[in-house]
Amino acid sequence: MSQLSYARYGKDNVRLYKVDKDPKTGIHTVVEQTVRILLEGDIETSYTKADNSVIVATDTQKQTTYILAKQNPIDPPEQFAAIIGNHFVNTYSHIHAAHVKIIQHRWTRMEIDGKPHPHSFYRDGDEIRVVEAVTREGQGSSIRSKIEKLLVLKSTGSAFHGFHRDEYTRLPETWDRILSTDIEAGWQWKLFKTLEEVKAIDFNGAWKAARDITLKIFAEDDSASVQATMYKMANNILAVVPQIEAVDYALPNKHFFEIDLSWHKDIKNTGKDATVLAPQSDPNGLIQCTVTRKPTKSKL
Ligand SMILES: O=c1[nH]c(=O)c2[nH]c(=O)[nH]c2[nH]1
Repeated sequence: MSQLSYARYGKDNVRLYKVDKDPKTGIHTVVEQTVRILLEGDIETSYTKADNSVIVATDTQKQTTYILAKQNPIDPPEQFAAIIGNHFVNTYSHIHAAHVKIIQHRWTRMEIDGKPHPHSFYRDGDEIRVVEAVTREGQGSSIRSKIEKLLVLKSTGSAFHGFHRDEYTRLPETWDRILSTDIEAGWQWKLFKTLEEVKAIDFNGAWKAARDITLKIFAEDDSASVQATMYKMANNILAVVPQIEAVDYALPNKHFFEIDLSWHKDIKNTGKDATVLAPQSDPNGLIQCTVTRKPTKSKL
């Protein structure tokens, strides 16, 4: 005999666009998102007994997303994810949890003749802002925010030496190398018991702070390793946003290989003379960490 051990279902890839038009200034602000909703609850019989009466149709979930987007701000995405999650948990007594993922795509305002344009935007890269929210009946919303696909490179200011060596080691030490990575940075918020608690948070300010810190430390740190640099980034974010409980990074180390061109007229292109290099697609290093606050010591 078998049993249903876990189930959730919902609508994925709901594409959403919202424009806010300021009637006074004529300035438009646009947001584009891709939304995923997955519901959990007393839905076993829909799988085991073909009982569709417990199914809030995935089409209903899509229509609800549009209606909630009309009735509420969809930016910041953290708040909109909690609004969606609360709606499903509060509206249907047999739905006990809602997992909502929102990907926010970039639409950056154009500057024309040095002035911000009121209604024209461009996609300035593949970078996305991601939110993963889980709202549970009677508990509140657990929210994780992320930056993904932010591709960066520095042409110096990175070293890697002093690492463990043994008979398997071939990598030479270096005091000056290229550092390039596709930034994936996440931060877990404290548990929000109510939607009001969610609405009190400056999520956009935190996203900007996390992004600014990540880029500033990437650029300015005299990097000893990806590990040491990412730890500094995480520490800094925890220091400036008190409602964040944990920061995590996953950074691929995208390698650039030197090319020895000495076979051709003794061209010097290695070590400090290396200016033409070969970017590698794979394999790549992958360095991950999660940084949390130390528990405060009791004064007793
Ligand atoms: O910053 C680095 N961390 C490593 O763990 C590692 N391993 C490696 O081969 N190169 C690097 N670089």
